[in-house]
Amino acid sequence: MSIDIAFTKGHGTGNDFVLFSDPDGAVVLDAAQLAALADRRFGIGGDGVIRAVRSANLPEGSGALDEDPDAEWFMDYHNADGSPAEMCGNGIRVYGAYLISEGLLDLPVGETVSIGTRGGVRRLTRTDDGFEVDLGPFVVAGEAMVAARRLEIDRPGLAVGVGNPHVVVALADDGELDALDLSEAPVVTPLPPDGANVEFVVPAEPLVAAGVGRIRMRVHERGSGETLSCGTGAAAAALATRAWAGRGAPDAWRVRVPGGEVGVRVVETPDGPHVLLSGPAELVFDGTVSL
Ligand SMILES: N[C@@H](CCC[C@H](N)C(=O)O)C(=O)O
Repeated sequence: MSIDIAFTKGHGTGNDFVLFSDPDGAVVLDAAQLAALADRRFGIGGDGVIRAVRSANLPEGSGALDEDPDAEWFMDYHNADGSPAEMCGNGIRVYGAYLISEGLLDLPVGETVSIGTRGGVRRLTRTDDGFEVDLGPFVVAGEAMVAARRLEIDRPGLAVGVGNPHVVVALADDGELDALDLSEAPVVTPLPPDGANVEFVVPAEPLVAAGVGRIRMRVHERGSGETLSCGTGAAAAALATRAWAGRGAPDAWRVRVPGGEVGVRVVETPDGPHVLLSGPAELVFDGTVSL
């Protein structure tokens, strides 16, 4: 039996998603069906698939509601290969735009909503030119060696957790970053138990201008391959560079990715430092697909 799904295609700095609405949690797709939606040749195409479901209507949602009873909506995120992920920083902004356009959420500019994710509840604020999401507390700790195609020698990477796992590698210059071949996954040793998204970064010259740190980044995403942008990856890359820069490093960062630019900032909160990510969210077209 086939099912028809009404979808919207959206992106945040070129990190693109297939979004569909299933408030009651009635449409549970398996990994092969999710991968078929994300397939760029045989499906709609996307780096990930996002199902809009009420937290009350999926098993993982009860934890979100325990954490924050206002987290009515859950971002059910899967990578392009159909694997679930804890969080998606670009995806949650596009998700906010999608909920608003579907009439499922009323969020005037300047207001904030709680969204359930597998990585915990995230607070999403609508801004004049997009959204800012509080990615919460972060962990910058742990080393690994990273090998990638066209990187002559293996490089040390720094593990960063922002709800999902990342390993960040500093490269020498733009030439080295541009030459990388990320058509195959970088090899991370030791690989964190849940795998890793891998970011390669190069500082701008100068690194800090007007109090804002600036870096360029390319990313290979767990479950999706090389993408034009990764929001949690941009946050991880800024946090790693901030740690490498040491005392006096800025709290505000601009991260250039192949698909555009996002903002990252670190703020003190009553439960310790949090990292926030800001950027655009675009909805591109709607359609219906039969699975
Ligand atoms: N592109 C996302 C991250 C998506 C999940 C990631 N591939 C993972 O498996 O952790 C972002 O913008 O953060």
